[in-house]
Amino acid sequence: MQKLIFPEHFQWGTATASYQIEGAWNADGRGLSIWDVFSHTPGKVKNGDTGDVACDSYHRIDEDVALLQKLGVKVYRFSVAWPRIYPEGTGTLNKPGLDYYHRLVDALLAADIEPFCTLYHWDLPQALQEKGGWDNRETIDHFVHYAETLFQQFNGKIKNWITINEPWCVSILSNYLGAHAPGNQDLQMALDIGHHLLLAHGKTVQRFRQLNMEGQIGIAPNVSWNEPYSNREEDVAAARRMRGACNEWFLDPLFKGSYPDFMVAWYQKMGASVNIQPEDMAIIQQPIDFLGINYYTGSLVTYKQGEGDYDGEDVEEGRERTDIGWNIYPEGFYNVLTWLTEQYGDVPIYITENGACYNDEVQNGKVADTRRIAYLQKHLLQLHRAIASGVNMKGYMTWSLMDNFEWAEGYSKRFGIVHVNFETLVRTPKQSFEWYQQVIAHNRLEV
Ligand SMILES: OC[C@H]1NNC[C@@H](O)[C@@H]1O
Ligand SMILES: [Ca+2]
Repeated sequence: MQKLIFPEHFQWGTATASYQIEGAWNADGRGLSIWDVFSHTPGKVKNGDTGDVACDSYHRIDEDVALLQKLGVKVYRFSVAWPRIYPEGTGTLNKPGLDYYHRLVDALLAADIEPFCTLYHWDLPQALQEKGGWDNRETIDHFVHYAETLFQQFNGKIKNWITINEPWCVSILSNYLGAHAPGNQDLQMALDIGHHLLLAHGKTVQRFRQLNMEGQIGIAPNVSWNEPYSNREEDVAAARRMRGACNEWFLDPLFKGSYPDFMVAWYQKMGASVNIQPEDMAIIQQPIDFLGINYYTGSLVTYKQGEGDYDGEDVEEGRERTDIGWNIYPEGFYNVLTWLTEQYGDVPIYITENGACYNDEVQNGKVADTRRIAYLQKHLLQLHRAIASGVNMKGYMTWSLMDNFEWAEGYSKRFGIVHVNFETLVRTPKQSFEWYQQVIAHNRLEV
């Protein structure tokens, strides 16, 4: 057995999101979000599941924080539900909603756990959606106002802030592919929305600096690693487009102040272009303190005319897949992290999400999720390789603390290291919880 030691002060953690765990969808003044509307719309979510109850974490702060304490994490990433703070998105502040997050943050600090707060993890107030949502530039200023409220409320208590979770999902997946709320299928709208999300991010970072806030702020894009099946230039170009839609499309504006030309040209061929106003790119390119990276899977890609949106097709290599069907591609984790550092420089990185879907059930009070342990072990090995090769890695938060509402898949897909019985809401730490607890306790990986 080889022991791979992680750097001193490496921050181990885990992650969740408001709509996926809180429930209490209409408690204490919470306003409707686009995910309440989407999940209540027949046919949108598997088995008609909704986030009405979810894991009921809204009423179980002490139980969940006790699990985090038992796990031994240094950081806990959660998100704030905008409609709990401003039920209409702006206007009247909902104090009971704010108080819930004060209780949560105070419990984390009492347990010596660093809160990592995501300002936007997809639950846009429905009232703003009715005025165009993220397609309406006014939503940008409402977001900055919402963020500023939280900055003022939690300055000194929350010192780690993430503006937007996975802008690719919020724009392309939700407004071009239509799989997530609000479910539009309009490429031009999706590109405009992506641009407005980046502007909301940039303006929020500016506000954070102006308020002289304590702590650090970043953004958490999801990245993908797609490599060419061969060095034929059409395979190389197809793989680059598949990566580019997810990675460069957002990372180039954030770090280089411009959209990648090869993708702008591709979208122009698809009939869409980004509407950029003169000041926009300078706002988006605000320096950030860290980059959050969400990594799950990758693929080999071969050129195939007319296939998908990028004339690229994943090559079936016979790799194992998780229970949500995603390819297990651990070396892609190393490759994307070293690629990021080459492309964008030495920005401090947190892995804000990485984990696997396996739908193991409780048997004799235990959940033997050995496949999840194997996934985590393989990916942490690659993370250790990336650190050894000089990537500026600050911490790792596994997705997720507990099984939760997996968006359009509802409760059918389990990512947790803690099992949740969605009838009784009983939480059962899985074998992966115990395994991860040891990794954290010794700050090392045994392979
Ligand atoms: O699909 C697994 C996770 N991916 N990133 C965003 C999270 O909200 C998802 O549950
Ligand atoms: Ca538009």
